[in-house]
Amino acid sequence: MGVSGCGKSSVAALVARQLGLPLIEGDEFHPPSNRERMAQGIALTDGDRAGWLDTLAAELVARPQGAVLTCSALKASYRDRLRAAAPGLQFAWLDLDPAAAEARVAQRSTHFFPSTLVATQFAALEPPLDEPRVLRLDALLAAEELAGRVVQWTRNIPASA
Ligand SMILES: Nc1ncnc2c1ncn2[C@@H]1O[C@H](COP(=O)(O)OP(=O)(O)OP(=O)(O)O)[C@@H](O)[C@H]1O
Ligand SMILES: O=C(O)[C@H](O)[C@@H](O)[C@H](O)[C@H](O)CO
Repeated sequence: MGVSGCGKSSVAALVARQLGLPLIEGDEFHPPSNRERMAQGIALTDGDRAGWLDTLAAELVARPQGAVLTCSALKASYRDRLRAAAPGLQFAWLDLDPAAAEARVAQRSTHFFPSTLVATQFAALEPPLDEPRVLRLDALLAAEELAGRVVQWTRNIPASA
């Protein structure tokens, strides 16, 4: 989880491969209307994200053996929606500063998400502090290092944590 550009896709691909789990790319499940809004520079609202989160929840339910999901999951209520579908869900939070996020997104010329929206991601972000099963990571570290930390954490976390 984390804002646009924090490295969700890059790190999750490595984690999924190392854990031998399916990868669910959250962005692929946005309805066209959401993608159009973002491409036009309009930030998504809670209402825009509600159906998308329901879809992602269903994707998790469909994989009881586990999966690696990339999802911005910016607000506590969004994370609670996903946890309700997948009890025990773990969140790796790629914590990145606004300037670095904007620089990364601006460099991606082919992506639908414009860098002008990065500030709105930080406005929406409710950091997952004091929530269960959360690993905070410095997203400036190398993707391989981040993936290694996630894999180690997810293998060691007790089921009851
Ligand atoms: N740890 C990293 N160090 C340096 N650059 C990175 C790192 N992780 C990702 N990047 C680069 O930053 C950009 C965004 O990465 P990525 O697409 O993985 O982020 P994301 O969180 O999935 O973004 P979005 O939600 O907008 O799709 C890419 O150009 C990627 O190569
Ligand atoms: O909740 C959101 O606002 C969205 O999921 C965004 O995070 C983008 O889809 C993603 O970052 C693509 O760049």
